[in-house]
Amino acid sequence: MGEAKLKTGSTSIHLYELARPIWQKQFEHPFVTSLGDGSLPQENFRFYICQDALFLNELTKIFGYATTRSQQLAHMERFGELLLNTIRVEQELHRSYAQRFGMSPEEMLSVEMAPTNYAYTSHLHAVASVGTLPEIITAILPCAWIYAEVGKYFSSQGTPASDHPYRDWLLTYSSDDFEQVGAWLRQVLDESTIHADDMEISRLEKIFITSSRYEWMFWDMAWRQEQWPV
Ligand SMILES: Cc1ncc(CN)c(N)n1
Repeated sequence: MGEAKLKTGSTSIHLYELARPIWQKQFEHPFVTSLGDGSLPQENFRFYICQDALFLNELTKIFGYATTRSQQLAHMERFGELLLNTIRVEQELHRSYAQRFGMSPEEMLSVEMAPTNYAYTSHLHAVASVGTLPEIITAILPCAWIYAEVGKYFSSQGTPASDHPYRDWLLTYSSDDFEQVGAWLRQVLDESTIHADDMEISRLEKIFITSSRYEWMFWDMAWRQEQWPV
């Protein structure tokens, strides 16, 4: 990428430094700030939850791809766990919010994917269908890492009050378990790219920046309740 610096330390830190200005903007986005202080209108949160349920369906499949590119049994096992946890923990969180909003799981999943969500999940599928294991990890790393950063940021401001409307969401993403997912992905990426050449690193940079941009755009999509224009 134009702004790329020579990679000196670990790959994950290099990518993080590159994407930092994009990540910083997430903390300032009105969807994120109002999610944290509880003032986010329920309509926006409902839109987000429905779209995110569709996103998580696709993310689950990406973990399946990662399993097929793994050579180590321990990696296959962990990707398999991540696949199941995405369904059991994150999708369950969404189902419980949908229930509070009077929606069945089927209704939640019957909404149409918004343009940004479609573009983001298409990007993940494009990388996963032909990419190497480091490329797949790089594509999904912002997804795990940014949410853990957002969760940590809010938890540093104190435990959400018992009547905070988005308390369960905040507690899920500030949990140690969630933090561990990003940490493990970073470790595998760093180990598997120790000897990567400039071309490989440059490909990872593009993938990481693209996913980071889509993470910002996902909040923005939910803030605008984005629809297909025609
Ligand atoms: C769009 C998006 N990005 C990341 C996550 C956290 N797995 C999520 N639930 N949704």
